[in-house]
Parts: sequence; structure tokens; C-alpha cells
Amino acid sequence: MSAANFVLTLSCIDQPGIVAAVTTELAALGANIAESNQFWDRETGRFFMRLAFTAPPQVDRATIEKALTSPVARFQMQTALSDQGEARRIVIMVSKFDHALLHLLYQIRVGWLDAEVAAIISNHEDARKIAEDAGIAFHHLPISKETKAAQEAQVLEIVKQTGADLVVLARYMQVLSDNLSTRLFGQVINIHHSFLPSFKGAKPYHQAHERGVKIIGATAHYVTPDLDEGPIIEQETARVTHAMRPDDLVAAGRDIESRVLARAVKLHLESRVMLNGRKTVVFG
Ligand SMILES: Nc1nc2c(c(=O)[nH]1)N[C@@H](CN(C=O)c1ccc(C(=O)N[C@@H](CCC(=O)O)C(=O)O)cc1)CN2
Repeated sequence: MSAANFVLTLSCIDQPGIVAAVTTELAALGANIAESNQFWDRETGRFFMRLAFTAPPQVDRATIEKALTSPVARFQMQTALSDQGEARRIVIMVSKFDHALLHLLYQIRVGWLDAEVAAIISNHEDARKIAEDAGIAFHHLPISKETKAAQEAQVLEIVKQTGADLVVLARYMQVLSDNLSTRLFGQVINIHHSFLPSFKGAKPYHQAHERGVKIIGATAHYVTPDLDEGPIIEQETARVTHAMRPDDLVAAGRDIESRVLARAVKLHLESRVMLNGRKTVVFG
């Protein structure tokens, strides 16, 4: 039986001895560290670490968690251990624009993104054929002010039933309620079609055109109740000119949005993103 691949992420108040304490326990299990990243946030005093390691076949998740009990207690760590051999299941939500959805499906098909799409949810019918062609369950869940609570209850049920690790808002143009966004905090990634913090809201390209900017961009972030305010995971920009009309900006932004969202989803599923208050630490 081949060695298993695990990723351990941890954070705690920084002090001497954290790395030694953790790696000593892993070494005692016969684990071999393949990649190690760490960051000391001097502003908050918090320490962040990601360790990717292989473990002998007989060393399972429970054995590793047991071995780490002492350092976790000693340094009061927040930890997460993920078995890279387990398939990561995602639910993708979309409205009318399908470019980011199609890019995710392509990156999964070619193996760049190691994920399984458990379901596609939309408040419109437009993406049904994409889902059916890909053999993915499609849920058309229309939404209005009156039906929002019921619709979101259906969304939550699908997330639960599918055992999804992550919900991806691939241009889903409805604001999630405080209840849902808080309940799923850290498990929902949105692609916003501007270089945040500029131009929040539903029509950033028109705002950008109105302002006459020379650079546009896209931002992938975790969703919070506060619209377009969540911890940023990934961003990318491109130059634009005075001659470009709003539709030209929309067209230029599509590929940027698609790349940024796919990179953010990959980073999250590889346990390379750690929350640090209103910000993130990204071990890319
Ligand atoms: N709780 C959150 N929900 C969502 C966020 C978020 O940051 N927190 N991001 C949005 C995506 N988005 C921008 O990236 C966005 C989507 C929709 C709107 C908006 O004003 N929508 C209108 C309806 C628009 C329509 O029906 O076409 C509304 O909801 O009243 C702004 C920004 C996804 N959800």
C-alpha cells in the first residue's frame, strides 16, 4: 500500500518551539515532509504553518491527530488535517454568465483542478445544458425577495446532501443572506468582477468605465455577510484604455475572472489558504 499524503495547517500565538514540536511528532510516525511554509504575522503575533507530508500506510488520520495532541494543547493551536487522497467535492452556483463555470469544468476535466462537482445550482435555466452535458446534477432554484429564505434552505440542503467541502459562486448574482453566509463562512468563494476594494456591487465594469480607470481586474474572496468585503484569496489585473466601452471591459474581464476563480479554488482545495482575521495567508 503506497504512502498517504496529508496536509496539516496550524495557527497559534507565535513562540519558540512550535515547528520543532510538530515536526518531532511527525518524524516519530515515520512521516516525510514534502513541503513546508510558515508565516509570523507580527501585527497580530499569530503564527501560521502548512506542512505537506507523506505518512507510512499504517499511519492514518486518527494516528496523526493523536500524535499531535501534545503540541496542539501546549501551543493552543487551531489545526486542520486533510487527506489529499480524499476527493474534494464542490457545489458551483451561477446565474446567467457561464464563463467562470465553463473554465472550472475545463480545469477539472484536464486534471489541473482536483475536484468533483457534486451539483450546479442556478437561479436561471441558462446553465442547465452545460450541467447535463457534463453529467452533473443541475438544480434550478429561482429566487425573489419573498422566496429567498426558502431558496437558501434548498441550497443548504444540497450542500449538506452532497457533502460538499466548498461552494463556488461562479458569477452567482444574488446576495447570500447573513444567515447563510455566516453559516458557511470559510466554505464559500466568490469571484467579484473588479479589483477590490474598487467598484463593489453588481455593475463594476460600468462603474470602472464611468470613472475612466486604466486598469481593471477580478477578485476571488471568501463570502461574508458584508457584500464584497470578505477575505481576499486571489486577484489579477489588466490594462484598459479610454477607447474601451463597458462591453469591451466586460469582455476583457471574462478571462481574468475565470483564471482568478480557478486559482483561488485550487489554492483552497490544496489547503494553501488560511484565514487571518479579515485577511488571508496564502501559501501558493
Ligand atoms: N453575502 C454575500 N453574498 C454574495 C457576495 C458577497 O460578497 N457576500 N458576492 C456576490 C457576488 N457579487 C459580486 O461579486 C454581487 C452579486 C449581486 C449583487 C446584487 O446587487 N444583486 C442584486 C440582484 C441583482 C440581479 O438580480 O441581477 C440583489 O441581490 O439584490 C451584488 C454583487 C454573490 N453573493
